[in-house]
Amino acid sequence: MVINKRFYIIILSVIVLTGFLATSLIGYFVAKDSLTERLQQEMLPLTSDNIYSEIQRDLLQPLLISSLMANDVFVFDWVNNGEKDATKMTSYLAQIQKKYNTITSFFISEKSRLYYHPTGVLKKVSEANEDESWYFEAKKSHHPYVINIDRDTADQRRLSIFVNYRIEDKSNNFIGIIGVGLALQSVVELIENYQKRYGREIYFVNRQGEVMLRSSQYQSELHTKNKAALDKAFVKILTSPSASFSLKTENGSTLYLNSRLVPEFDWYLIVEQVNDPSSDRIETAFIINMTVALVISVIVLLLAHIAVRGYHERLESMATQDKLTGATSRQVFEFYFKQAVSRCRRRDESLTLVLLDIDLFKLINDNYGHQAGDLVLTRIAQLIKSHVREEDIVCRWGGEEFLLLLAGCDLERARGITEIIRAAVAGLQFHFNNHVVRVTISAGLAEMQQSEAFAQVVERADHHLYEAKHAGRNCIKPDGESDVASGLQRAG
Ligand SMILES: Nc1nc2c(ncn2[C@@H]2O[C@H](COP(=O)(O)OP(=O)(O)OP(=O)(O)O)[C@@H](O)[C@H]2O)c(=O)[nH]1
Repeated sequence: MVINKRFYIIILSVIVLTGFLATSLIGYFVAKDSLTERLQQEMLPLTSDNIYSEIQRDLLQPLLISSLMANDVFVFDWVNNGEKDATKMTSYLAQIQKKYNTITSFFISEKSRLYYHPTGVLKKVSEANEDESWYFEAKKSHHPYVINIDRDTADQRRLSIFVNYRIEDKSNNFIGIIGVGLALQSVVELIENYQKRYGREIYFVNRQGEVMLRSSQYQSELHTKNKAALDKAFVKILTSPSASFSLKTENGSTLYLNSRLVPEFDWYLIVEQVNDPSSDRIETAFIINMTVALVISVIVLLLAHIAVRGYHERLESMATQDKLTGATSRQVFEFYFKQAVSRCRRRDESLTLVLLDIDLFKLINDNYGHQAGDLVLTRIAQLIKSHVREEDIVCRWGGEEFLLLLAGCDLERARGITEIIRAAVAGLQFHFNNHVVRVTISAGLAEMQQSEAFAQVVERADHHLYEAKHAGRNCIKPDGESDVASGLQRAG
């Protein structure tokens, strides 16, 4: 029974904990997967879309200004007149720069190859000079304009975005390149702003994979440490206009990457994020879930344990106690007897069995009903218990029979106790149907002899009980006091 109880609790614990663990783990992985998916499919591409659209918006005005300049009649007339007065062009450019608040404005004439700037004529562009290749690329281009990011000719320290707008006359003859320059700083600020707001790494790489533009918080250490993995990633980035993927960094965290080509710059915009912060929240939620699950499991198991123990104790008492009188049941008496025998043998003590029977009990049932009989049985059981020690066993042996196990008690002492019980029962009064009813008991006593079996001792006590009944009831008969013919038989 004990093993079963333990087994039941263990099985219950395993089921409850496995259940909680399984649901928490499933929840955790589903949340993590959907988060990764959201990050890769939505959040990072959205950031890069936002940045790209802001860049496009920033470029819109300079493009418009450059387009207006490329179509300005003044420019055509001035070139057609042989670029006579350079100050006219330089002050035109200065006016544009001032009016639209650009960092520079310029015109390069195809005929003279002179570079006009608000401050004057800066130089003559030449195909031989690699730094001036932008002019010849724009000249060859099929697009109306080419955007170039370069050092400013007037200020070599500054990286600028140049809108190189092609000028063509009515007959599509190439006249030159005109346009304005913007500070790249506004793009840097954009990156900084996004980086601060979302904690994501944002930078631009050129088609060779070199980092061209980055924020001040760019973690070059992370990129150097994970160079091998990132190099592999860049093969993917540089071969596709947009890509989204993740890679494991050398410290075990996950790096999510999204790339998109910014055709205006011919650069790739990269948005990166190491371990999504929401993933930390999912982990915290998982830990909380598990703690709650553990606490609930412990409470459930504790309650189950209490319930099982109560149930177990009830079953035990049902099996070991007589329901009506609360006396020990007959099934377990022999067990107690054997225990008492070995104890008495160890201590060299006597042990006496007393078989008590209520006299003419049937008449009580017959005259006053079964309930009256039950009451008599219960009262007599209580009375017997109150006259013996705690460790003595009072067993309901049969219908109206009680068997007493008096350990450490010889025949003489047992006789004395039984006599007291007999007298006490005789003194009891019951009131049934306005009648005062008295009951008596008879008893047979047998002291256990050396190497005597349980059945033999009981049989002797039973025999003496029969003698007591035969002697007229309301008396007790112990071993060695047989005053009845030895041929007496127990009637039943
Ligand atoms: N009320 C009640 N009666 C019971 C219970 N168990 C047994 N009995 C009755 O007890 C009676 C015992 O009757 P008998 O064996 O004839 O014995 P008796 O009437 O006591 O006569 P003697 O033993 O010869 O003095 C029977 O009528 C049983 O039905 C019980 O739990 N409650």
